[in-house]
Order: sequence, then structure tokens, then C-alpha cells
Amino acid sequence: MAKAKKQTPLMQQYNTIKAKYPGALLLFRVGDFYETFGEDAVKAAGILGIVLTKRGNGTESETALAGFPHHSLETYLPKLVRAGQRVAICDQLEDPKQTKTIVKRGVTELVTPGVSYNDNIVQQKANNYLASIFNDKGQCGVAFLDISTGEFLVAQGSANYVDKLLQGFKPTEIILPKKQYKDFSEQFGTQYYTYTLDEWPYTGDYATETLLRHFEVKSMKGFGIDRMPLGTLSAGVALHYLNETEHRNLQHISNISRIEEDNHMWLDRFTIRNLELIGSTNENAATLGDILDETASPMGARLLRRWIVMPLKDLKSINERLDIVAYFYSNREIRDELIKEIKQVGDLERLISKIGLQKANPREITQLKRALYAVEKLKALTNQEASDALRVISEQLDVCEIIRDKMEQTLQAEPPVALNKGNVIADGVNDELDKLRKVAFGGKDYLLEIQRRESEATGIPSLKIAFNNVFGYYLEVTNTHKDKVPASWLRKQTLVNAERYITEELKEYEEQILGAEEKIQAIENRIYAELLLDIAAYIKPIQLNAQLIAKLDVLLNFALIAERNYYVKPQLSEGKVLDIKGGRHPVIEKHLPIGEDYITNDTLLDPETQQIIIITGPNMAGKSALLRQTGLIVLMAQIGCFVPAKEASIGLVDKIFTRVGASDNLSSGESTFMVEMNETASIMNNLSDRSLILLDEIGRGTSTYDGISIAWAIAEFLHNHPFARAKTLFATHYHELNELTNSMTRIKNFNVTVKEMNNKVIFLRKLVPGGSEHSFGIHVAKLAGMPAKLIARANEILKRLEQERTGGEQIKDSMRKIQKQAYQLQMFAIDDPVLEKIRDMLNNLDVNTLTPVEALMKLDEIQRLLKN
Ligand SMILES: Nc1ncnc2c1ncn2[C@@H]1O[C@H](COP(=O)(O)OP(=O)(O)OP(=O)(O)O)[C@@H](O)[C@H]1O
Repeated sequence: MAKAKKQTPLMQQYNTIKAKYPGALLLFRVGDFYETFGEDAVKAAGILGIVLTKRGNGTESETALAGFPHHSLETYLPKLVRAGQRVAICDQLEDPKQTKTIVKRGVTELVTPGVSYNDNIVQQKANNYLASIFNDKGQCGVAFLDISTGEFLVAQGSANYVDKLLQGFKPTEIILPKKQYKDFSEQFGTQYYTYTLDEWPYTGDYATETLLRHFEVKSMKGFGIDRMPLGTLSAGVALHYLNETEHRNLQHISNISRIEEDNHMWLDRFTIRNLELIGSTNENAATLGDILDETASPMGARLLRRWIVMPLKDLKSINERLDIVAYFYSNREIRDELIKEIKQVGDLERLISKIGLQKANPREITQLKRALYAVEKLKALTNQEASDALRVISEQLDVCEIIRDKMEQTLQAEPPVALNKGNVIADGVNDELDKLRKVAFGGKDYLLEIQRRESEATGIPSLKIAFNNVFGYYLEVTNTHKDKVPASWLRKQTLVNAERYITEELKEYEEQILGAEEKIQAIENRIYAELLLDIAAYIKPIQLNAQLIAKLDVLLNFALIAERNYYVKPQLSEGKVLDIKGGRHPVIEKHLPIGEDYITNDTLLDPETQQIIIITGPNMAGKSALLRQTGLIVLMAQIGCFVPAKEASIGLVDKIFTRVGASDNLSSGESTFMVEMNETASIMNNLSDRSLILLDEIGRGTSTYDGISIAWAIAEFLHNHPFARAKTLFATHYHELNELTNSMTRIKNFNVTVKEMNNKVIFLRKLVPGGSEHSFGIHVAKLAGMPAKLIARANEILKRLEQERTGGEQIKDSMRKIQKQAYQLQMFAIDDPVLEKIRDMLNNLDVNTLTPVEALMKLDEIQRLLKN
């Protein structure tokens, strides 16, 4: 009790608020500062590098304290959030001047990694999704919500499917019920930032209620998500969470749509990772996303990322995209003009979201206005006779003239960023504002005017206006002219040779000027708020504009990239043959050493005659590159992009599976081989008639025999599958697999060629029919800088193995022999008579009785032996 008594009212208020937001770091506004206390202060000081001090030194209520000026919030907030903090911003809810007791305070926003729209926190070119997940007996509902763009998506399916969506959407925060956390982390790993909620919002009724209230509808049927009850539940909880984090102005979340599993090509999470589509385990590696991104707007960049992980499988939609790209490809002038205008648009999607959130500043409104002018130009430019698809876009673009003109008229041409800096609203919008401005800012002129007028009226030439703190503005008259002073003036002060008067007009002016600045601020605020409300009525059409422009941007970008990188338009069909001529790897070709050309390759896969290709070839020959480029070319075609090839005709692919390279998953405690088998099992269980399967060295993570057996059985399984002849590229070091063609007609052997010249291997990188015999692995080891002795020994072992390679038992025998030798593989394992002699000499020495001179002589002897 004694302690409680000592608490100041401020700290009491702080503690009450702090208790409401467990787990959050509380920024507590006191005057012009945001303060943090106790543990929060220690954390904040550590993350922000600000000074940690103490409050109430020596008293019982002593606490750590760290703060920063309120205007630095923009700088410090992102740092805290990026460091993984949930930050509650507590503001003063009333004007301190208007209250005699303690100022009312409350949290106005809780910023978390997944619920952020601050430009300094979210990435420009990536969405910032909050994911909400709910699992019910193996079925998962998931919702993705980006508060910074207003996008809201729902999906439902197996845990595997949701895993794949998480890989593609890369949410910055995932919320889920507390009870499900353990299962979640086992299923999806621990790499995500998660936040767990109590169970109670997770009831169908509550979640649906929340959605209905938000969208102001009677039923969710119109959004087409009613068939996804778990997805809907997750979506409802996502909105609930926004409410919990004090985000209530959400008009810009104007739509919710489902992610239709059936509309998109299936890329499992391994494929997204293995093909390095938008991210790579290697920080510095370029991804397909990097190579394909020359977009002109952040919206385009974000849409591109989404397209890359969600390729289409519907011929009509793909061709629609390809046709527009082709049009831009051959109409460069229009393309350049469109790109120029799109650059003017900026991030329209996030701008309009800020209107919804009521957080848009005056500069941003000016940018919004500028964007709408650009929309007008884009509308005209896309109205092209020659392209129906472009005309459809043109028709949908909405210039929103009325609101654009309103912004133009209401705001100054170049307003400041902050509303409270003043001079935001244009002149001529509001009479009172104009008058007050004249008073407040034209003060000097106004006073001179009074002085001139009164001097003339009274005939006092030396009349002077001045100000003092006691009675404000006054007129000063020297004693010579005292008798000319009108009766209406009120004498206030008599000096030795002058007198000071005030007048009714001066008093009025003074009152005006004193209140003017505050009044100006109030009027500007009011007009600005009205303008924001007016703009909010246009959220939907402006969002549609943003989507159309993003799409245009990506398609223009595809045309631009196609021209720059010499891509061609792929021919897509309902057929099942994949025929690529002169294909290249889009990423590797960009990163070859200067002067080196990428060697192109043809790939033909035909379920009738050449369903599976076994590719052998030495290490480093380019097998993996070939596999990946095939997958990437198909994927690029199906997102509507031209492809790196001379020609490509592609029968629609519905799933791409890859098992490329060893993906060590040590951090999650799984063995490499287990991961490999997991990935392969998922392929075998999910393949279809239109699948493309890329297998790279399956089975290499275990013993040779196990490996060959598994690889063999996989090839057989794929070949003999009852209904799905999945097209497969199978790279392997097991030359034994070349035997498969003897019994299976649709399996063909190819190899990536090399040439051996003067004991050196030259990589030709051409894919040709037939198997290959050598791996040249030792050669690669040599290139990698292994010690020469080690290489010599490896060659020796290899030679012996090859000589004795007539059957399994023999191999084992020779391995046994080799192993025996290996124990002796010490310094003198090489049978060189000189070395043997030296060994014997050394062995016969008795070091204990050797004098230094004798030792030197022995050394000399050894040296001479070696020299001879
Ligand atoms: N067609 C090509 N033209 C030019 N360079 C290529 C080509 N293919 C591959 N390369 C280069 O060769 C390197 C090795 O290729 P890749 O990894 O595909 O070999 P690999 O046969 O799969 O080897 P390993 O069996 O050791 O995994 C690539 O990183 C790339 O730089």
C-alpha cells in the first residue's frame, strides 16, 4: 500500500495503460516526448541507442527511463518494429491547455511487424502481409491481409497447400490460436514471426459477424468465400486483430477474395525455393524475381512477385497477357510513354490506403492528385484501336475528375508534409481563413495601414504604432500634437514628451491576431478532414486504377525485359508436349563471366515417346542448370512473360515439382536425406498428367546401392504410372540408370557433353542423346584446389575400381582392399623407393641419444637423397 501511495498520477495512468497491452513496448507521450519506462526503457535504449536515465532517483518508485522527441517517431518506430517489437503508441487525447487535471491518454495504434503501413517499415517492392491461420483436423484456413495496400485474401486446404502459400506470400507476421502453436511450429517451422491469440475469437459466428460488420453486408456470399468456412474464420480473426491493435479506419479494405487453388499452377514450397523464384537461401544470389523486375511502380513490383509464385494454367488468360506483351514489344513508342506516366503514378495503392486509415499527409494528397492526372494520360494512351485487351483497361481506368479537381482547388500547390505547419489549404477556399491569414501574416502591413489612415485623418504627421506587454498595441503622439487626438481614443500612458493611446480598432485587431494562428489551424484541420472524407468516397475506383496500372506495369515490364534479354513469345497449347529450342537459364546467363556465352540447349519432352529423360554427365557440366532452366521457361510462359529461348512450344503444365540440389535443413534438425525423401514423396503422391518433374540426383544422400535402387524405382514408378505420364527430367550420377531404357520405352538417355584434352576437361554444356560414362568428379575436386596428393590417391582408387568393375561383389571386395590401404594412407603411403628409404632411416633413429650435430647431418643426408 505504501508503494501505491507514492505513485504519481502520471505513473498510475501509465501502469493502467501498460497493463492493457501485454507484450507490447509502450511509447508514452509526455509533452513533446515519447517516454518509455522500466524494462521497456532498457529495451528501447538498447535498440535505438538513446540515453537511459532514471526517474525518481533513490525513491521507492525509481524506474529506468528513456525517451525521444515526438517528431522523431518516424525515425525510431521502424527501428523498434524491425527489431521484432510490438509497439503501442500512447498519445495525449486532449489539449493539455484545456484541462486542469492530468491529460487524458490512450493507445492510438499498436504497430506490429504484420500490421504496419509506415513507409519506413514496409518494403516498397513487397507486400506486408499479416497471415491468420486456423487448423481444424488437418484442414487449414488462412487469410492474408496487407493493411498498407488493403489486399485481403482467403484460402483453405491441406497443411501442405497452406505451407506453399506461406512460402509464396512471405507474411511478416502470423497469428493463430494459442493452443495450436505447437502443431503449427512442427508443421511450418519456427522461422516466422508469430503471435498467438486466445481461443474465443475463433468461433464461426463471431468471425462472420466481424466480417459482415466490416463490409456492411448481410451475407458473405457475394465475395465467394462461403465455401471456405475455415478461411472465413481466419479472415474474421484477422480483422478482429486489427481492431485489437487499434486500427479502426479500414475503409480501404474494401474487398476480400479467395485464392483459388485450381486456377493456378501448383508450385510446391520446394519448387519456390529450389528454382529461386523470389528468394534464395543464398543471400547474394539473384532470383528470377530480380531478373524479371524492371517495373516502373512499387505496385507493379508487388504484383510481379505474386504472379511469379502463382502462374496461370488457363490458356485464355495466359494468352491474353502474352498478347498485350507482344503488342508492347512491337510498339515501343506507346510502351515508353506508358512507362513514363506510370512512373508519375507512384504507389497509388498505398496512398489510397492511407486515405482509408486517415493517415495521409498533405504531400501525399498532392501525389494522389498527380497520380490521377497520370491516370488520365494512361487512359488515353491505352485506348488503342489495335488491342482489345488494352481498350478494356482504358475503359476501366477512372480519372475521378471531380475529386481530383477538388484536391487541386483545396490544397496549396506545394503544401508542407505536416498539416500543423500551416499553409496547407489554398487561398480562396474559405473567406474566414483568408481574412485570418491576412491578419496573422499580413500584420505589419495592416498596422502601417492604420497608422497611415489615422495620421491622415488627425493630421498628426509623427503618429507611431507600437506594442508593449502591458496594454498591447498603442498609438503614440508627441506632446506637440496632443490637442489633435480625437475624443474616441483612450489614453493609457503619459511619458515626458509623449502620450500613448489605444483605439477600438487596435483592440479588435489585437484580439484577432492573438487567436488567429489557432483559428487558422482549426479551420485548416477542418477543411483537410473534410477533403479526406471526400476522397475516401473514391477509394474503390482508385483501388481499381491501382490494380489496372500494376497489371499494365508488369506487362510493359515483360515487353521491356523481352527486348533487353532477347526473349521470345512462347506458343502455349492444350497439348502435352514440351518443346524448347535453344533454351537458356534466365538468371545464370546474366551472371556469366565477361566473354563467356551461355550455351543454349534443346529440350523435348513428349508423354508418348520421350516422357522421361535421364541426364548423365560430369559434375559441373550443367545438368542442374538445364533442369532449372526448363522449369523456369515453363513458369515464365505461364505468367505471361516471353522466354529465354529461340522457340518454345509448351503444352500447359499444371504442376512443377522439383527436387534440385541438396537442401540442408540442419537448423530444423532433419537430415538431408530425410528432407530429400520427404520432398520426393510429395512429388510421387501428387503428380498429374500435366506435371513437369525435375529430379536432380535423387538418392545421392544415402549409400550407393540404396541410392541407385531408390532412383531406379522412382523412374519406373513415373514411367509406369497408371494415368499420369508426367514429363520428367532426371539428372543423375548413377550411370547404372542408363540401363532403364532397355525395358522402358519412354525413357531416353541424354548427357551433357565435355571434352577431354591434355588431361584437362572442357565443359561443352551441350545436351546430346546417349548416356555418359565418366563423372570427372576428381577433376572438379582438383579445380576446387584439393591437395595434389589427395587427388593422386583418388585417381588411383578410381582406376582400380574401374578395372574391377564387373559386379557388385567385386566392387565391395575392391572397396575392402582400398579401405585397408586407407588406414595406411599416411605420409609415406605412396610407394616411392626413395621415400621408403627415408621412412626406414627415420624409423631407425633413436631421438633420445641423437646429438644436435648428428641430427643436422641426418637432415643433410635426407635432403641429398631427395635431390638425387
Ligand atoms: N549452358 C550453360 N552455359 C554456360 N554456363 C553454364 C551452362 N550450364 C551451366 N553453366 C555453368 O556451370 C555451372 C555448373 O552447372 P551445374 O550446377 O548445372 O552443373 P551440374 O552438372 O549440375 O553439376 P553437379 O553434378 O556437380 O551438380 C553453373 O553454375 C553455370 O555457371
